[in-house]
Amino acid sequence: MTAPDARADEDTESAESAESAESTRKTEDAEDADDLDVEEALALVNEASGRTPGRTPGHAPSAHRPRRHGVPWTDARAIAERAGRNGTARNGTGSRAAHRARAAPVSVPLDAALGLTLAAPLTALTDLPSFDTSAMDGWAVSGPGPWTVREEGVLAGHAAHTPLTDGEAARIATGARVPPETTAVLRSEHGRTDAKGRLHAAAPRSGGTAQAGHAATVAHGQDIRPRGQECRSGDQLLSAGTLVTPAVLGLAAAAGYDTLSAFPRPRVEVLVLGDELLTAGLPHDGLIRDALGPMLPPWLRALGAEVTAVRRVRDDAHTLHKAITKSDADLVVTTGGTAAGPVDHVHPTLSRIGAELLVDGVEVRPGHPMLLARTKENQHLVGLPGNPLAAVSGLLTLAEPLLRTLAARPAPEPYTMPLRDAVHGHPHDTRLIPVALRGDIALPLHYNGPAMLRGIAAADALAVVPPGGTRPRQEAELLDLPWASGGIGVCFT
Ligand SMILES: Nc1nc2c(c(=O)[nH]1)N[C@H]1C(S)=C(S)[C@@H](COP(=O)(O)OP(=O)(O)OC[C@H]3O[C@@H](n4cnc5c(N)ncnc54)[C@H](O)[C@@H]3O)O[C@H]1N2
Ligand code: MOO
Repeated sequence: MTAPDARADEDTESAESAESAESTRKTEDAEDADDLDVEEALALVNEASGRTPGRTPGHAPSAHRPRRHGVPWTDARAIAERAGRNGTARNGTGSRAAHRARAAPVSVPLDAALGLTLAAPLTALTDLPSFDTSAMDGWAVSGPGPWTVREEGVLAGHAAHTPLTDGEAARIATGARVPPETTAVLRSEHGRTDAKGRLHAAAPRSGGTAQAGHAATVAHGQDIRPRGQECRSGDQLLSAGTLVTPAVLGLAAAAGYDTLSAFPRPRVEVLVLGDELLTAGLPHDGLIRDALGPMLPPWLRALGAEVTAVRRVRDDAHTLHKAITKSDADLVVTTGGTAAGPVDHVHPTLSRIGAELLVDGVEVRPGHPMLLARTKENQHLVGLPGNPLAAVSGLLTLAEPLLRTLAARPAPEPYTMPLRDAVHGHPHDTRLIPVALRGDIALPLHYNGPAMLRGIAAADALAVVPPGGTRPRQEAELLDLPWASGGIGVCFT
């Protein structure tokens, strides 16, 4: 990671400054070369100098292609999504048994339902409004004016009053139940009382107060919200599958609900691997701060999960085995240890427990060693690479679709935007690049090396850069970051 890390003290503003195309290309080449294995780096150099015999750019004969690992990025996402929906798992006798990965709906009090998905349609339990209601502060009137004003007024929250008689009015507050026989509500700024205490409707002045001597008519039903105006009891207000937002909570409460039938948040346990990680203070003596422990739990919550625990696990096969096998979470997320280093214990441990590897490596940069396994019935494991941006890539590639399906959340609408600058592509793999959105254009950010977080921390989305890269202004698919769409309140609680 020498090339990307060497750039770590550049000014962030340079991410937005217009560097020359040449210097950008060189830097990105350096980052990419660092990211590639030797075969791939050589292929890239050969492609650039046109020395690969018999090869058309973008159409490499398979025999000449470097050895590939893993599945294409879009396939990986589709596999993760399917894994969360339905699947098969080996049962005790080794044969495969169908099971449902998603938990059954539960009844959840309104104050705990934010961010969940409705498991049943929201059907009104009452008419809304449930009685004829005054829409304004003023007078409930019966028949044409002038009116005699009753002494007793009507406030919101009070029970029914005696019916008005023709020519009678009663002071009324917004939201109060109108007395029987009310024909209209006269707004306070549209009425005036004469010397005998009789109420007249008067045309308002420009300032809003009533204008003496300018009589006005009051239309039948004016400023009354009739019972059932918004819905009748039994009307379907929202369909199953709707995400519970603050507005949905409000509607549910108004419609008479105390609890909602919703899919529970999938329970996720995070295992942070690495003996080199510190949880406080400055890096020293080869030790570095753990960046994933603080980042993953809120991000996972934003993706619909309940994080039950974050455990730090020593680089030791036995400890990892114990941590995985004793977890009863729906999803175990590990960080680090996915590659082939001397203390990379994730693969051997999965193999030891007989886990089914659904995705073992993905053709995406950064993050290609990411993996998805079914560890037991109704439990999956997502192995995120230790490099922080590679971990984000794994989170959005594998954990997002899996959690979305487990939580029964609707899939986000895919969308594209033009990328302002050319983005250098990997020869064969998809690249995920942090971008900032500026109006109708996405600005590729620097500091996008696998070990970096500076780009993603300033980003609104990740751009999906296809193999071969993109030209300036070329459209690219964008993956939203949960907080960029203003979803913090919804997603993080
Ligand atoms: N021989 C190979 N070596 C590597 C390969 C490969 O294909 N062959 N792939 C490289 C790539 S790409 C990645 S990404 C990493 C993946 O490594 P691991 O998942 O095994 O992760 P570690 O080795 O444990 O750590 C990698 C790197 O990330 C730092 N790290 C780990 N956890 C954290 C954390 N919680 N917070 C901050 N930083 C963390 C760790 O210190 C290492 O620097 O493997 C490459 N090697
Ligand atoms: O880039 Mo690793 O991509 O550092 O997966």
